[in-house]
Amino acid sequence: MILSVNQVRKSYGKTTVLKDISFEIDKPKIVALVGPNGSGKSTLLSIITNLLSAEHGEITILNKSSKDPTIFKEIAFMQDNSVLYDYLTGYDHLQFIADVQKISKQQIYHTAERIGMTGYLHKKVGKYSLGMKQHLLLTMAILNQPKLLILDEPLNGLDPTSAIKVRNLLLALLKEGTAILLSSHNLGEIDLITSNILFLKDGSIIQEHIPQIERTYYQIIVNDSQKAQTALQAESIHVKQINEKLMLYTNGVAINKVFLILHDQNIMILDIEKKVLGTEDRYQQVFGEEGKAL
Ligand SMILES: Nc1ncnc2c1ncn2[C@@H]1O[C@H](COP(=O)(O)OP(=O)(O)OP(=O)(O)O)[C@@H](O)[C@H]1O
Repeated sequence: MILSVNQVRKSYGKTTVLKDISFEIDKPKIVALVGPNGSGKSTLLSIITNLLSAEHGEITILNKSSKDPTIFKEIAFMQDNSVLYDYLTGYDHLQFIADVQKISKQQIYHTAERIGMTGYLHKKVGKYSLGMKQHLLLTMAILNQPKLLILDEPLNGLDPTSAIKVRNLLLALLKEGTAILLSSHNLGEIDLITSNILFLKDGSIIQEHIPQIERTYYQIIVNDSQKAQTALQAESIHVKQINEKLMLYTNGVAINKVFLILHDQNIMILDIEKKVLGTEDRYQQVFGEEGKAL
């Protein structure tokens, strides 16, 4: 087991931000933690990495307690840029971590090159753009080649080219066996790199594992939707009727079979569209008006 979070609770004053949160990451994968501003994502990530303490609950990382100091060689946490010093260079930041963790100079340059920050590695951080700072924070996090990488908003402030770079890097790390838990508001990017999503709502987790195939559905418009719905349901094909439209969630149903049933019933297909249910659609379903306020 890479990460096990069991019944974690945290309150600030009278407000309980996390209510008995439990989830697991059993093998290398990319898991996204999603929720509106103030839903407790950073609090949860800080508790997992032992920067904050929970009032209740237990966390194990690589089968050891998260409080065990030896696990810090195996995990890394990318926080926001408040941990950077303007008067030091990117290289200084990396060298500091390398000295503490006995990482070679060669590994510093190799990691910086993977993110593409060698061009400004020796410039003072005070002169970095937001995207450059994000690159430095990510380089700092992956310098020790962690088995569990925890990233708070890694895509924040990145232009599309930088976001693609970071996305490809995360996928490469995953291939090398790193499990990644990240928080993000960039739902489009999340769709591209992960199928495991944890929605944080009212202090509780709603877990989703949506393989791409199950996200696919057909929107069919027919000349008699009531008759079509009855005919398809008689063949155990689940459809949802919205006005004159039928929503057909494929889940392994061959669309050809649907065509045959409708044809046998003399039902005419006026329009058919294949759609993919994205994280953004699910976000709206889970958070409703709260989500729209973002
Ligand atoms: N030190 C603190 N003292 C009191 N309340 C806090 C403290 N830190 C966070 N909170 C509150 O806890 C809640 C969760 O905050 P947190 O920063 O974890 O949310 P988040 O989901 O990471 O938000 P965002 O998406 O805006 O980064 C918020 O209501 C916040 O105001």
